[in-house]
Amino acid sequence: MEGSVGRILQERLAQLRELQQGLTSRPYSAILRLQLAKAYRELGYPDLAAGDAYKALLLLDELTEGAEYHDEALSAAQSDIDSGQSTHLLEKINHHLSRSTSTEQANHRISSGRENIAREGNDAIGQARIAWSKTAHALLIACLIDCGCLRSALDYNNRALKSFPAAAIFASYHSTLNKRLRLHFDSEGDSFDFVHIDEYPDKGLVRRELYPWNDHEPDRFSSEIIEGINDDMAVVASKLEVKVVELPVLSAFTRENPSSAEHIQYVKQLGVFAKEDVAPGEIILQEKSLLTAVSRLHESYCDACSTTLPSSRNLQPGSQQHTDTLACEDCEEVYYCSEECLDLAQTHYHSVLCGISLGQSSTPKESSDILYRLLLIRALALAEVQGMHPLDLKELRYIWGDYHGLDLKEAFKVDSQGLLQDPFGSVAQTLPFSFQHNILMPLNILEKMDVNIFENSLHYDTWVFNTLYSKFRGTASGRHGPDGRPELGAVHPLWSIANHSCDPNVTWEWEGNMEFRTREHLVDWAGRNPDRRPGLRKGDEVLSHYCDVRLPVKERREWAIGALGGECMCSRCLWEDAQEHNQ
Ligand SMILES: C[S@@+](CC[C@H](N)C(=O)[O-])C[C@H]1O[C@@H](n2cnc3c(N)ncnc32)[C@H](O)[C@@H]1O
Repeated sequence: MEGSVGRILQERLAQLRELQQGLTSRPYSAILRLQLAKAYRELGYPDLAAGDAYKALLLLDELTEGAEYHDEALSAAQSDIDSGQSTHLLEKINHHLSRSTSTEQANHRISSGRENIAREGNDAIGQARIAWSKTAHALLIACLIDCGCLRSALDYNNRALKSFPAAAIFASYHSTLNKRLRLHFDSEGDSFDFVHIDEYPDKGLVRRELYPWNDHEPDRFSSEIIEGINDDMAVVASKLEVKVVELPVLSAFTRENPSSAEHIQYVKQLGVFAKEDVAPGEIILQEKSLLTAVSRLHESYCDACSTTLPSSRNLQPGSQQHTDTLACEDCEEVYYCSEECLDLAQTHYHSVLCGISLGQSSTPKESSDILYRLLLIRALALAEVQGMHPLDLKELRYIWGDYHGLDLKEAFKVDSQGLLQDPFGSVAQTLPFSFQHNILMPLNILEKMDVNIFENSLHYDTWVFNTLYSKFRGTASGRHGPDGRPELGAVHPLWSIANHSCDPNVTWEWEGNMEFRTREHLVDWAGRNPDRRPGLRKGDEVLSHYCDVRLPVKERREWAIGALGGECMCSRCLWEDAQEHNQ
């Protein structure tokens, strides 16, 4: 069975790659998008499938007279119909939908018979549009349910019920959604009947994965790549270098599986090391990044480096005041701390974002998601202005997205019929996902940036957005505003290579630049080797801190668990934990 699962996986991946390659020559084909959605869903990626089902719907909207890509969408639809394949392909997709939906829905075929699409004239396009739209809605709704985006699923299902009142599948989805929502609110002790629709759950977790087709990820352990990282490191930290290091796999550590040496597994990662001795109190790294996000009024922080701006009241656009604060002359909405930041912004990202509203305001519950989303927008703008693929940006290229390290040949599961046992093919899900943040908003902003989202699918696909989010979630630093909400975020790629210890040898400070300084005094705890002194010796690893190291062990571990991927096992945590449990 295992061998045949491996074969099924390989076959499905090969088919997916073929369809992805077809995007270059058929970017406006709605049928191709639906085939892609089916292929992703059969591989356990309902999130990626939702992205293509949504693009199919956008393409069908383009068939409307006067739409921006009307001619292209019309000619793609006509050539799909002329190929004589579209009826058969649509049937296959509908068959997949019927087979993969729950038993309760399985009886409700999306259509009762062959959707015979006439092969000539406007009537053919009109008929195809209806049939394809029905399937695109059904796929999108099924995938949104799979991903826990119930509010968005309900929204699309209500639209589908109006447009296709005779299609039983939407009535079936309606009842599934009602049941799921009722169960959700019952488990929270709320009554579903009194909850406002805005409160409906609309996000879930998806696979956090180095996608098998992602060929932008460099081999971070090759000497060539490490040399390249060290060339960049030399510019911001002349006494430091990056090397390969073995770190314990923390997700495997639990109290039931305690930390005795034979239970610990190690993985290769990168870390930062001293190239020479460094005295205590010395600044050893100063890194500036343009990959920053501000979710507060723009006059508070420099849009480029995120440093706090002096009060900019009465600031004249373009004018340079005694404070050196400058505003963008065109949109008059973003401010910079210096001429250097203004120039960097204009040449690296702002020209495509100038005047575009990024939707910074948020409810307290959403504020960290909004910061990640703003980082995504900044990455897309940096890529667009520099004509690069977002995953090749220097700010992101070498960052490891903390992907699951599972071997898909073993983790991916299907039953004897080739059907997935759960929507994710039984592969673990740890990446937060929502229709809004991972599909709708990025595409919407790209359109405002005048990017053709159909022709540039290979740069701006849902899997690319997911990979970017994976990279941010492991490395972005955030800062809270006066009301306690996160309001600043940034990725400093070299600083973020330093690993964590609750007995760190450096402190860090982020005000525009990110800085590492060697500690003048080490943290006070009784179990440390008494010979250890502040400062760094040549060859020492630079140990940063991902939590407040003044806290007791339990609180420290809780704080750092997200950034570390598991409970901290540094020597201080192990020693203090043992002390507490021996008392
Ligand atoms: C910001 S990255 C640090 C750089 C990373 N080592 C690399 O190779 O790019 C954070 C990740 O490093 C690993 N890490 C950092 N400190 C660690 C520690 N003390 N023990 C185990 N893993 C650690 C965890 O996998 C964590 O998710």
